[in-house]
Amino acid sequence: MSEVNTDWKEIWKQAPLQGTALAMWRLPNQSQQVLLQDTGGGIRTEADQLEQLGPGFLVGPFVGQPYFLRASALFVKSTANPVINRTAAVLIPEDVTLKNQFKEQVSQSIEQIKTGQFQKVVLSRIDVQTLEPDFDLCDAFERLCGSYPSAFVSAIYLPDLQNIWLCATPETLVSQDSDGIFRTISLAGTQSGLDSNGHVLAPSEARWSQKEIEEQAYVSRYIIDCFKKIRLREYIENGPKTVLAGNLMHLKTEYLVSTRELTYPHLITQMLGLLHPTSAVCGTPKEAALDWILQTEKHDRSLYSGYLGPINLDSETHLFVNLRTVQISHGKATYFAGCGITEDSDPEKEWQETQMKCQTLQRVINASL
Ligand SMILES: C=C(O[C@@H]1C=C(C(=O)O)C=C[C@H]1O)C(=O)O
Repeated sequence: MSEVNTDWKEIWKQAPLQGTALAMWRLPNQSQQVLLQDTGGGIRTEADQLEQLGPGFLVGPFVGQPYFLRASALFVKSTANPVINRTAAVLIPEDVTLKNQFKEQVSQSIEQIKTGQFQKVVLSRIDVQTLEPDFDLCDAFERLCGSYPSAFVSAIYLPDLQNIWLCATPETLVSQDSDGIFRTISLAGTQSGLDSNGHVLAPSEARWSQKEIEEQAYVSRYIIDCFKKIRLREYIENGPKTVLAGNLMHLKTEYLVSTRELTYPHLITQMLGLLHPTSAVCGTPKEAALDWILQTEKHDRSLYSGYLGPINLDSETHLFVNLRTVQISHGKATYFAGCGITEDSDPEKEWQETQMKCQTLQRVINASL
C-alpha cells in the first residue's frame, strides 16, 4: 500500500478521463481511509467464489451481477476525523406530487399484502437535488466519516455506469475477519434518533411498536432460513437491540459463526448468494416481493440496496448493504431511501421514514445548510 502524500482529489478528477474505476472507504469505527484504483476499469463477475477473486472491492447492484475492482493500486491514510455533531435537520421542501405518488404505492402494497401475495415489501423512492457548484466529493466523504463514525462510509466510481455513489451505511451484509469469524446482521424498524430539539436520544429511550418488531423479525427469520438451507446450526445470535445509526434508530440482531471451528471455508460466498437481497431491502417471500418492487417502483434502483465493500484485503472481507446512499452525476444528487411495508403500515409514516433516511446524507452533503 502506498502512504499518504498522493493527492486523492486529483485521482478522482482523473478517473473519468482515464477510464479508471475507484473505491474509497472507511470501515466502521476505524480511522484508516483507503483508496483503491483499478486501472482496468473493473469487470463484471460472478460472486460464487469470492476467495478466488483476489484483493479488491466488490460492488453488487440490487439485481444483477457484481462488479469487481482489482486492487491495481491502494493508498491509505489515517485521519482522526473530528466527530461532527450535525444534528440540525435540513429543511428541503416536500414535493407534494412525489409524496402522493409514494403514499399511493404504499397503499397499493398494503392491499397486495392483504391478498396474501407476500407479507412484507420494501418500497423505495428517490429525491433528486441540485448540488452546490462547489460540491467536492472528497470533502463530503470526510464530513460523512466525521459525522457517522460507526457507519461504513464509501465512494465509488465505475466507468461502466459513469457516475459516483457515496454512502454511509449502517448495515453489514456479510463479513469475515482474519480469524475466520463470519458475521451478518438483521437490521430493520426505524425511528428518529433525535428528540424534538435535535439532541441525540439514548437507545434505551426507543419505543418499538408491534409492526416494527415484526418487520425486523422477518429479516431475522430470513437469515436463519438461509443458515438452515446449508444445514448450519451452530451460530451465535445477539439481539434484537436498539442501535443508533446517525440520525436514526433501528432494531438489530447479530449472527456470528466460527468458520474455522465448523470447517465452512466458503460460508461467506454461500451466504452472499443466499442472503442478497435480504428481507431488509426486498421483502418476504423474496421472489414475490421482488416482482412487486420491479413492477411498482418507477426508478431503477441500480446500486441502491445492492452491496459493496473490500474483499480479500488483509485476509478480511466486509460487504455492506448500499443504503443511506446518493448517486452523483452531472451536478445532480439522487438520494435513495426505502421502508419496510407490512399490513399495519401507515403511508404517511412510511413517507416520513424515507424523508429521515434521505436526510442522513442530505444534512451532511449540504454542508452550507
Ligand atoms: C431500506 C432502507 O433501510 C432498511 C430498512 C429499514 C426499515 O424498513 O426500517 C431499516 C434499515 C434498513 O435495513 C434504506 O435505508 O433505504
